[in-house]
Amino acid sequence: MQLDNATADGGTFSGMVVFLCTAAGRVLSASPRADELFPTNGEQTLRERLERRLRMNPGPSLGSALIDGEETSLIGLMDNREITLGITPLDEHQRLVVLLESLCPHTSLDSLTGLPDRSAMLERIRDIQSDGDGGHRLMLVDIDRLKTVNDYLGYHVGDRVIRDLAGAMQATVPDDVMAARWSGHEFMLLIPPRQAERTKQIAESIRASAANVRFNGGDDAPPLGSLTVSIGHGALGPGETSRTQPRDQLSALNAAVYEAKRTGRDRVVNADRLLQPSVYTTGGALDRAIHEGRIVAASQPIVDLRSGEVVADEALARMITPEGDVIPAGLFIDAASRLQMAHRIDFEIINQTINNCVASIDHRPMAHFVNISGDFLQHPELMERVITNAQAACECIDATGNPGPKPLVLEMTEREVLEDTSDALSALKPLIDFGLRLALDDFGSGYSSYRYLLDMPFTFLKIEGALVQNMSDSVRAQKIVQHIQSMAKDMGLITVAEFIGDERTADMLREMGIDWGQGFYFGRPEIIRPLKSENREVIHDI
Ligand SMILES: Nc1nc2c(ncn2[C@@H]2O[C@H](COP(=O)(O)OP(=O)(O)OP(=O)(O)O)[C@@H](O)[C@H]2O)c(=O)[nH]1
Repeated sequence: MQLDNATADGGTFSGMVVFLCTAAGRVLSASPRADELFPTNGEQTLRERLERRLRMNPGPSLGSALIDGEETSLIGLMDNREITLGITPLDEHQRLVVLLESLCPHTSLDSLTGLPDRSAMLERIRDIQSDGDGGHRLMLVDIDRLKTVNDYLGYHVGDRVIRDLAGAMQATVPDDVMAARWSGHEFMLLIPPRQAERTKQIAESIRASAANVRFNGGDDAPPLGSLTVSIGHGALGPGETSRTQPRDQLSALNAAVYEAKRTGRDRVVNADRLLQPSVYTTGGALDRAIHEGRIVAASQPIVDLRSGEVVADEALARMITPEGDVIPAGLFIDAASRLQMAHRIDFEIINQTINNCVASIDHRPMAHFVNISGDFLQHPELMERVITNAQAACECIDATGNPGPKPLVLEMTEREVLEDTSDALSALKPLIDFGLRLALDDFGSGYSSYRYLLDMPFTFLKIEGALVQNMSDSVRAQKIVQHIQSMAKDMGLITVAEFIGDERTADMLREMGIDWGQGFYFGRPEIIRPLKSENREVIHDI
């Protein structure tokens, strides 16, 4: 079917831009004015861009209609005005799109790929949610290791890879699936209900088409590799979509992509099947808990193995849920470090420990161990605030006649991968100069521990808990602990054995000469909030 101005405008709207398209947005025919503005042989990209725009179900500013083939005339909407077009019947797969010239440039397309951009996708998602249409699915496609391509081959190669993937994806997904550039290295696809059952197949076809996107160092250079993508998909529920994201859906999709990356990349994960709370869910809960003061320190006693006296404690982070349940650090610390929130937890706990320290000035001086993460070392501004707070606390403590080493001990686990110990040392220098001491935690759990010992001025060495737990059954574990003790003694370090669960282990450690001990045998962590200096309220037993 050909359109001309006479049929398209019914005599009233001459020069109107009218397209006859397939339901998926491919232009079958155009009115003369439309051809003039979007020539097929002239500026091809403009025409392509228009077709992509048409592929997105048009919003209120772009009129369109699907007709069933019975009518000979069509009532359509053009910029919210009703118009009548004298058109011969269209079959059910055809769509007539009318647009005002002035609307043409207002397309919301990504300039690199020509795909709809994030705001176009969000608008579409919001429309679906506000219409209450169920059954759609979202798919997040994340390019793997794009940073490596950029870093080693250049951003222009990265750009080409993104563009090629966008093209390959469009060629492979069904016409009624809307694909958008979601962020620099991510695409979002909206799968309509009639394709929902094929979601996995669509994802696999995208994965396969990514493998055909090859990259090389120059136009004529041989290919150096091919692309892989990690894909997460999940149901688009009725939830709330803000200006920037469909909240719940997005965190579930991100969790699925994260899982795909974690388990090796180049794979597809169904967000609806993820059982574990994702790092993002945990991260969100953590963020609220920090804001609402629900991250608290639980204190576990550390005992001098010779005298049996409590000489120190370790402050362990706990999250209190809004319902009052206590969540141990093991359940959120991994999410915190993956989302680079660990420094915020460290800061909370350090401050609470400083306050507890002030609250207990009537007691004997004690060492208070607090954990710091590699993330914390990246935040010199927090260290300055720690020093200011600690200074105030120390003035208070020193005034009571308890001078000597500062009570706060910063514990660093050897599992924290420190890229560069000299960087770590210079980051910590202000705190060390101030008089805080360092402890190396979990000694014996990794390979880098000796390097840390070589480079950093530790005062305490905490022995890996798993070694201590195995001591009663394993002569080898005993030998290793004995060896650590004799080395630490030669180096003038104070040893602390963690995870002591029974008297027999405590006796063995004492005989070996280990200085201090910590574990359930001596006391469990308790959440303590200082009220007055002589009065500590135990809120929860853990
Ligand atoms: N060339 C190019 N790179 C982009 C664009 N937008 C984002 N990027 C890059 O995409 C990369 C994303 O990096 P990361 O999030 O670290 O992830 P990755 O290297 O893809 O690795 P994984 O996601 O872990 O597989 C960064 O290097 C960004 O600079 C773009 O428009 N062009």
